[in-house]
Amino acid sequence: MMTSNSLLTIAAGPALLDPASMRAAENAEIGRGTPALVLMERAAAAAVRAIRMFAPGGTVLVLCGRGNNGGDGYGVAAGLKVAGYAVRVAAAGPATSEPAATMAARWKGPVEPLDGAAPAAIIVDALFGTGLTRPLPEIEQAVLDRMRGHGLVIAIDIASGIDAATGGASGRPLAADLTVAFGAMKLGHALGAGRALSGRVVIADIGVDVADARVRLVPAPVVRAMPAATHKYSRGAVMVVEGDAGRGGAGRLTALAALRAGAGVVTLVGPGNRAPADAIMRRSDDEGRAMLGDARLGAVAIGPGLADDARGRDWLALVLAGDVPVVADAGALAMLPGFGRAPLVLTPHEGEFVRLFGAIGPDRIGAVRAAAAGSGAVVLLKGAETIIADPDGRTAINIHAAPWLATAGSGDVLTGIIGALLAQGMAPFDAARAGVWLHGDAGLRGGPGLIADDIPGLLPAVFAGLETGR
Ligand SMILES: NC(=O)C1=CN([C@@H]2O[C@H](COP(=O)(O)OP(=O)(O)OC[C@H]3O[C@@H](n4cnc5c(N)ncnc54)[C@H](OP(=O)(O)O)[C@@H]3O)[C@@H](O)[C@H]2O)[C@@H](O)CC1
Ligand SMILES: [K+]
Repeated sequence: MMTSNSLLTIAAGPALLDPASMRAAENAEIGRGTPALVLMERAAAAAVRAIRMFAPGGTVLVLCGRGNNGGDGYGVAAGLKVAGYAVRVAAAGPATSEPAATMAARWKGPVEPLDGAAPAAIIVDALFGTGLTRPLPEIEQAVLDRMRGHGLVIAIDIASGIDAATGGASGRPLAADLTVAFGAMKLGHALGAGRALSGRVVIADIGVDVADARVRLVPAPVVRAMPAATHKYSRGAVMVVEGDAGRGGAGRLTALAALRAGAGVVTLVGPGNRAPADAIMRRSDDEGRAMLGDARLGAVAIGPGLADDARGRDWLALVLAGDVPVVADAGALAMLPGFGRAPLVLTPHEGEFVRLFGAIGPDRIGAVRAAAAGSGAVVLLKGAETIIADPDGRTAINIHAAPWLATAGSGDVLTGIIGALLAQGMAPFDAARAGVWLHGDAGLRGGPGLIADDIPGLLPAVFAGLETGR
């Protein structure tokens, strides 16, 4: 493999916690001597700062639950009042935890019952946070329904009714315009219904250490300034094993995407007769096999258009037994013989994943992690939220994407992008994460009407939009 000459670098990304890990992190901080009340005060102060930036001034109704989320709510009410807002509080009942009761006692204004509370210009939803354990009760649901469409909605930690572990909605949560998440984003902000219902998410640092988080959001990659002495092989050489004649379109898309994603040299190997660009070389299967021994080869992309026949199986066995990194998709996934030595990225959609690894079940993240640990490959499960897991347990979720990426050939393009990044020496987990982010960004730029053939052409604009680092 070539040493890293990658155009991009990618950070670990923001932590995504489930409620249990969040509670553990919070308890660790309490164990280090920070009282729970202090954490709640920090949370409330951070929410007040965020609200003042987002909605400077106006009438406010704070809906407080009985747990700690409600405790944050009382703190927000008091803080906004000091800042000059006209604040009302409506509560589900007396606070049940000590810090929440202390916060409630600091609110000197009246407390209205939830039923009957009239909306305000700014509605602060502090009914339930990460402690939601069952469906929304009727009275809470009714007040949320009454608020809908009447004001700017600020969710405290997470919109009430969203399961912070899964993003699933119980009942009808009130969609937030802004969510102030404490300590870290929760999985529920990124997954399922929770993603849209969270609106814009601001992460408030309340002094809880989440550095150990194993699940993270895919961040935007950063472009490295390329050394002036760059030559084409140092920018990465990708071999795309094409499908049979007549099914070559998919491989051509993969090759074009690899070239646009920054590979210096792209070779299409197979029986086809047309390269998608003059810059792409074309070689026979025999010539391709000889190339596998060339130390300059950085990655192999295999699968798009590949038929389940002797040629396909031979190619797959050959590249998996080598030590050049491989990205395998589509046809390659249907006939994977097992896992060889080559560093490997697998990019299944749901159907391919199920055929390879078995049923997914409700814990999608767990399923992808188990697949990666069991196979030794980086596994990237494509979907509205793409989940990427490394065999070592690191897991990432990409939500930087657009629905119009669900179009024929889009996966072939992703394969090419990841191939290019692998060829530049990026580690498989990083290549997969950066690749899916770039692909998603191209989709967002393309908008409705996007077809897969457009995506490679959008990549220069995607790169131009990235921050430049060292
Ligand atoms: N993490 C951090 O560092 C910090 C977190 N902070 C804040 O704490 C929040 C978590 O607080 P929390 O654990 O008290 O839970 P919360 O969401 O208020 O629920 C209240 C209680 O209601 C109950 N209950 C559940 N579902 C129900 C239902 N459908 N209908 C009726 N009842 C239901 C359930 O009790 P149960 O009856 O199940 O025993 C639950 O305990 C978090 O989101 C953040 O805002 C910050 O203050 C400080 C730093
Ligand atoms: K809430």
